[in-house]
Amino acid sequence: LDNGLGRTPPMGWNSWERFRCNVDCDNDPENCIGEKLYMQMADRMAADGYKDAGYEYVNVDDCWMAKERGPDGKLQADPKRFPSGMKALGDYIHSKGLKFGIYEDFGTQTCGGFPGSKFFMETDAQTFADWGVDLLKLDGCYSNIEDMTSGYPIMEFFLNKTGRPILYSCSWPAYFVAYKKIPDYKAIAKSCNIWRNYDDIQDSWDSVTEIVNYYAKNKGNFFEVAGPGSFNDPDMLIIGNFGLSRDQQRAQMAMWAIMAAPLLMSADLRKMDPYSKSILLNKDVIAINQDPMGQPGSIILDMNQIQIWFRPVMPKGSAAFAVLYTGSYGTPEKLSLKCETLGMVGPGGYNVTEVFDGRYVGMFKSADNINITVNPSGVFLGKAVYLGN
Ligand SMILES: OC[C@@H]1[C@H](O)[C@H](O)[C@@H](O)CN1C(=S)Nc1ccc(F)cc1
Repeated sequence: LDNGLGRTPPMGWNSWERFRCNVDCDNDPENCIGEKLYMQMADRMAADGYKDAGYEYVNVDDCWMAKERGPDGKLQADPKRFPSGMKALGDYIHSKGLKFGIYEDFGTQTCGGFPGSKFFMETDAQTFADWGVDLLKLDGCYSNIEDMTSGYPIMEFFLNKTGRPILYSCSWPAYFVAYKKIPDYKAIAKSCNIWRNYDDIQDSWDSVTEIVNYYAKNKGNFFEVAGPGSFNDPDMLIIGNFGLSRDQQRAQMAMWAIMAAPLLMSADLRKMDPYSKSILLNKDVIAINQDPMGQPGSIILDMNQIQIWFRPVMPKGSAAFAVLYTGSYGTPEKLSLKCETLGMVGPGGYNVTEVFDGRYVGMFKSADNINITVNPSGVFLGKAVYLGN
């Protein structure tokens, strides 16, 4: 969507994967969906280096609303859990130099059963603008997918009409895919800044590999339509939660960098393991994700359980490449790969560095072999700076 936003994949935090629809603030006040949670996450992002690293959106997800709309038909926050109201929450988030994201659903209800936007899209768009919202995630539960083809662009029209720049996150294609239909990615990229293509991420390595394998297929060529202002969204980062090993956390960060995916953390920033935090704050991996060309990577070799992905990045002719080993045959794989197999096909040489450890590997020509060791359910993420220009 050409609205000046999302020129690189958005970065920030979203409550859903880690905090879900926990509305029990009486018995679980520290973890329930309420203003305190988002204010504390905003505090952490500003104080612990996340904002400095580029993470700027604080996104409320499902279950923030009161069960009913107000008498004026306007959406209202649950008065017990968000006593100050959403405008005050937005103001607080803005006071930390961060951006405020919110969630609604295109249908009659949100997936969590709260009021949907159907028949209220103009009102809701204006309400969000009045609250100072900077991002809207529009989900697709309880709706007819036929209505989405016109409906998602209509909401984009109403958001634009408010005059407030609001990054538009669409779940539109994920619902087409769920109903075994091929989405019109050109139309989606025209109306949305980011779009969810596939099922929700869960807190497991299986979920991460299922999503990566889906993106490897790239059915309907959704990578081809992506670029500055329009990115594929493989869902949130689960780094820092319960389900991934150290190597698996590196692997998700590497693959989201190669795929030019939004970097939306969904972990408890109040209790971050230092290793997880070091992955999320790794500036070299973030630089790959935020590359100004905004060209998503793609899989260039798929041999059983070893996937090789390649993403062109600056400086001109350079690349990031990932060797992903999804197997669990307990010992590291030692590979000797021809550099041209890794996409390094330029006549000039390349300086190769392993990104996570910042280890310089050497200078290589395309006909050279490079020795790479990759751990089970792990990744080797390389940066190849082209020397040929
Ligand atoms: O309720 C909201 C929740 C999150 O926003 C996800 O990111 C969205 O993709 C949708 N969503 C959920 S749980 N969706 C959903 C997932 C499985 C299902 F059987 C029915 C609905």
